[in-house]
Amino acid sequence: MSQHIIVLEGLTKKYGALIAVNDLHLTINKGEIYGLLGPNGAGKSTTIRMMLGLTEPTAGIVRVCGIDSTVNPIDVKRRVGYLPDNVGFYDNRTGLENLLFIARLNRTTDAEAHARAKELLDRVGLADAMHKKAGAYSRGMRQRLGLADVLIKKPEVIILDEPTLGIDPSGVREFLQLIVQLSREEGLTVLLSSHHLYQVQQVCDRVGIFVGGKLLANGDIPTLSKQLFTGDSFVIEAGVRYPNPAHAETQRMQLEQTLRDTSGVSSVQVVGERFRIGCSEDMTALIARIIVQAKIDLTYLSKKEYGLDDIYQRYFEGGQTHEQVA
Ligand SMILES: Nc1ncnc2c1ncn2[C@@H]1O[C@H](COP(=O)(O)OP(=O)(O)OP(=O)(O)O)[C@@H](O)[C@H]1O
Repeated sequence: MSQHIIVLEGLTKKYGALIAVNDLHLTINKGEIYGLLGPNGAGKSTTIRMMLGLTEPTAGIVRVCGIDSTVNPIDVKRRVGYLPDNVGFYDNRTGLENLLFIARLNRTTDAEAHARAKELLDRVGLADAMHKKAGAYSRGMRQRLGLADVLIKKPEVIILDEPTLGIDPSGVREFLQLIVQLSREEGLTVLLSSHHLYQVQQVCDRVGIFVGGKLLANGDIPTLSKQLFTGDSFVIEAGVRYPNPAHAETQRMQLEQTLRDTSGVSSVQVVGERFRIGCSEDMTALIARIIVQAKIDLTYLSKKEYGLDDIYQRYFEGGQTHEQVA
């Protein structure tokens, strides 16, 4: 089977005059953790709904596990687990009872259902809470039960919509670790839709940035960072002090010129006693040496690497409105 487990070609969805998803081309590889990022209304849910066969595309192709989701939505649903942002359970039943109920819907025998449910509750860290009523579960526990629920049918792909919403930081960390572990150990493909850039950055192999129904960027974070901040992948900030105030201006100008002439430096900005130096690679050590050799005191040095928040921010500068059908 192809390594491309999700394939979208020219996928488009129009709601009247609004183009909710606009000519989307994307492939996701088997075993990959892919982050779908974008503000409210960017088209993420509509794309997920088309992948699951819940909404028919206006144009284009959507294939999941080699199956056309539009033509065979039931087959796709058998192979794909979907965890919505707020999964519903029977609150007056225990975690185990909730899972058994789902397992039976999937036409497994009682013995199989019990074994699978217990194994999964253990897997998601709910072994000790399996006899507790789901209504008494915390938000984090509910999401973990939701994950067990999604995994019960042994999917090849899981789609998680804002899975960490409302979970406390340690719960988030555990949940994300679990996702990575499951993906790596079982070759599970994960599609994670989220607004939480830091979380996406921590776990996703690649990300797609959606704005106004269009996929504006797609790749791993170092690649996106290189594309957007050409020649400026690192910014090093240096705090300086001039030992002799009478020579401060001359020393400042000389240092600025030396830095500009240094190979690998693409920009130098000076604000008061701070130098902001853009470079194509990590030049922290060399910059420290240059400043000290110029007989200028170095008061601090900090290195900033562009992260997903900078990348995301940069895409928003381009505007975010949906196109309208003419
Ligand atoms: N059934 C519908 N009828 C009309 N317009 C819709 C419908 N569903 C979605 N839209 C519109 O399509 C656009 C994309 O919505 P979508 O829900 O896919 O965005 P999203 O990125 O998932 O946002 P969120 O993060 O808020 O879930 C929005 O402008 C939305 O109002």
